[in-house]
Amino acid sequence: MATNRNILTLDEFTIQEMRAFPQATGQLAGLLRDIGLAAKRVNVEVNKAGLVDILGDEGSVNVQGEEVKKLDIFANDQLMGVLRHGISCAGIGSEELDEIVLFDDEISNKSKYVCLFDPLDGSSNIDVNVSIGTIFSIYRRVSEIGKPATKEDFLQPGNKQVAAGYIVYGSSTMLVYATKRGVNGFTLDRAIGEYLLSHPNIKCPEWGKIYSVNHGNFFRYNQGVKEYITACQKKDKTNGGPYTQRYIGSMVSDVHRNLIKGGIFMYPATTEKPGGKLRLLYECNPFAFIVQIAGGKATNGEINILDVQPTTLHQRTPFFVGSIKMMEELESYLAAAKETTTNHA
Ligand SMILES: O=P(O)(O)OC[C@H]1O[C@](O)(COP(=O)(O)O)[C@@H](O)[C@@H]1O
Ligand SMILES: [Mg+2]
Ligand SMILES: [Mg+2]
Repeated sequence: MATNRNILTLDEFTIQEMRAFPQATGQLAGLLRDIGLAAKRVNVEVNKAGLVDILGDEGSVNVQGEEVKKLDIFANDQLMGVLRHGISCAGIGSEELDEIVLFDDEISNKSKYVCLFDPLDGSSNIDVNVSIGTIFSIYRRVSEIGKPATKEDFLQPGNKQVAAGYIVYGSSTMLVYATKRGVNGFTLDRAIGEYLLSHPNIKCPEWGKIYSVNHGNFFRYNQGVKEYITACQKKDKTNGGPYTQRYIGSMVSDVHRNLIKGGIFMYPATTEKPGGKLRLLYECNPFAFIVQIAGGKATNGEINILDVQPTTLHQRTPFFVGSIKMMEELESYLAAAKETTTNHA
C-alpha cells in the first residue's frame, strides 16, 4: 500500500485536471477547494457534536416547512462564507435560504460559476450520530460575466452542470465529485488535513443486491412502485437475488453506498407528497449527474431527471437512481403498471 505521501490531494488532482483544458482559469479548482474547506469545518463540529452546542433544533422553520437544525445553519453559513469570500462563485442557492443570494461585488461578478447546495443532508439523523452529508452542484453562468449573476444561471437543467459532488460525514469523511471526465472520491486524512484520492474513477456496478426506500410509506406509493418493491423482496438465487433492504434516511449515505456497491435508491411520490419530497436542484440533480457519469441511471419515474427544466429554487421531484440494470427493471414495472391503469381507465 503506497504511503499517503504518494496519494494525490484534492488540490493536486483538480490542478492536474486543469491541464486537460488549456483555457482553464483555475476557478473550478478554487470552488472545489472552497467547498472542501467549508466541509472540513463542518466535519470538526459533526465529530464532536455531543460535546458542543450544535445538536438539536435552531428554533426556526425553513422555506420547506421543516424544523431547522443548528447544524443545518452552521453548515449553511460555512459554505456561504467561503464561497462569498472566494473568487470563484458569483452566487448561491441553498436549501436553508428562501431566495438565491447574488454576491454582486466586483470580484464575484467576474466569476464564471454559481453553486447550489444542501448544506446538511440527512438532518433527521444529526442528533443520533448516523452519517450525514453535504451536497453541491455547480453551473457555468449563462448571464454576462462582469455583471451580477441572474436567476437564469441557477434554473438550468441538470445536464448543464459543470460539476457536482457531496461530502459524507461518516466513519470516515469523504468528498466525491464528478465532472464530465469522471467521478473521483477523496478521503479526509485528518493528520494532514487534506482530502486524498482514495477512490479514483468510480464506476457504479450495473447490478447490485441493495434496494433503498422508506418502507414506512409502502401503502402510499403508486402501484408500479409497490410491485417493484415486492419484486425486490421476492428476489432469490434464481433471479439475481436475494436483495437486501438498506435505508439510512440520509440520501447522501444511501446513494453513496449504492454508487460503490451497486443498488437502487428510490424516493417516489406518495399520496401525501404527489410531487415527491426531495429537491431537484440541490439534492437530485447533483446525484443524478454523479451516478450517470459513473455508468448508472437517474429518473423522476418518467424521464431522465437531468432533462427537467427547473422553474423554482426549491421545487421537489420523485427520484429514482442507481445501477443501470436495476433502474431498467424498475422502469419496466412502472411502465407495465401505467399501461394497466390506462387500459382499465
Ligand atoms: O424520513 P424520510 O421521509 O424517509 O426522508 C428521508 C430523506 O429526507 C432527507 O433527509 C432530506 O434531506 P434534508 O435532511 O437535507 O432535509 C434525505 O436525506 C433522506 O433521504
Ligand atoms: Mg437533503
Ligand atoms: Mg438539508
